[in-house]
Amino acid sequence: MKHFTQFDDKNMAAALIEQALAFKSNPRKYADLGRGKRLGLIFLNPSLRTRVSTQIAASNLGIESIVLNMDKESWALEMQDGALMNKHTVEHIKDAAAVLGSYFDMLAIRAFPSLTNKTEDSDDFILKQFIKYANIPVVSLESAIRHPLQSLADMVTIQENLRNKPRPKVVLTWAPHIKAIPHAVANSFAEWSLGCGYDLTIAHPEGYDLDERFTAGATITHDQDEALRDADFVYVKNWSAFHEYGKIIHVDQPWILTEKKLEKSPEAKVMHCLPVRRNLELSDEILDSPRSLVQQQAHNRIYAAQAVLHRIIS
Ligand SMILES: NCCC[C@H](NC(=O)CCC(=O)O)C(=O)O
Ligand SMILES: NC(=O)OP(=O)(O)O
Repeated sequence: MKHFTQFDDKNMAAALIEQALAFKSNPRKYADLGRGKRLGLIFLNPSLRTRVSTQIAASNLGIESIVLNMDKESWALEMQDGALMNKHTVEHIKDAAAVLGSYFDMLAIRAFPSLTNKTEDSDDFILKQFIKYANIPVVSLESAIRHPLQSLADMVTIQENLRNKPRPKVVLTWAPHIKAIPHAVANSFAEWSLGCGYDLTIAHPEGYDLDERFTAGATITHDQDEALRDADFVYVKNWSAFHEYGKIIHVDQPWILTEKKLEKSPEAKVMHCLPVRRNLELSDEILDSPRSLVQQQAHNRIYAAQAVLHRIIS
């Protein structure tokens, strides 16, 4: 594996899930494999889980990791090729990425979307500029359109809770929020769930259709109650509008997921990538109940990252 930026194929996903589960039971199995290798973790946006779990994953493999909070601690980057740099940007991505590429064996990058430039965001422009100029393997820590390490951890978590159902009913349900939120987690969750062969239903209010590149093959509905019926896994997530790009069409509070809505699905497990806005997206009652898999998902981020780093250095 060279880069890890998206779902590849079902066999690769199955191999990564199996490796992540193996690392979960024996995190130090390849403790010396990465000796002498260096990973750069580049953040253009905030993070708790991704930052720490990826560093732990690297440490478990003997890889040294160095974090650069580029948004706060480095020069303002110019992303456009050929730009006349006479405004606020100080350093071109061409120079910065090439320097980082010479310092590290692998780079991992978080670059959220602008939510204003649909063309650039949809093309994953910033991630691609890093890949183009760094010339070393790149891992996505959440790009404009995907969050593959999150989705891999989510697939590991589903696998651990399958209860002998080879094709569970998985529901991705939109939740209210007060800010314009990226599509990456929802896109990737759809991409990986469909890629792994799960029965995926996506429920959202009118106007919140996701990019069809990620949702083709899913059942899509505006009826949340109908979607939740007989669900095995319910993934709760807000996203801003995609077609009316980056807009909050309405903060539709009735879409909050509550215990009452899951009355008829006693077995349903609830997932969220975190951070979660309690009692806006999801009720305390659910988050603090045995239905909630959110802590298991967050913990599995370590082993998902470890499986990916292991494959890159092997
Ligand atoms: N990496 C996990 C989620 C990151 C981001 N959430 C956020 O920006 C939440 C911000 C807030 O709640 O104010 C998202 O949903 O894509
Ligand atoms: N789920 C997730 O990616 O969390 P962070 O944004 O805190 O890294």
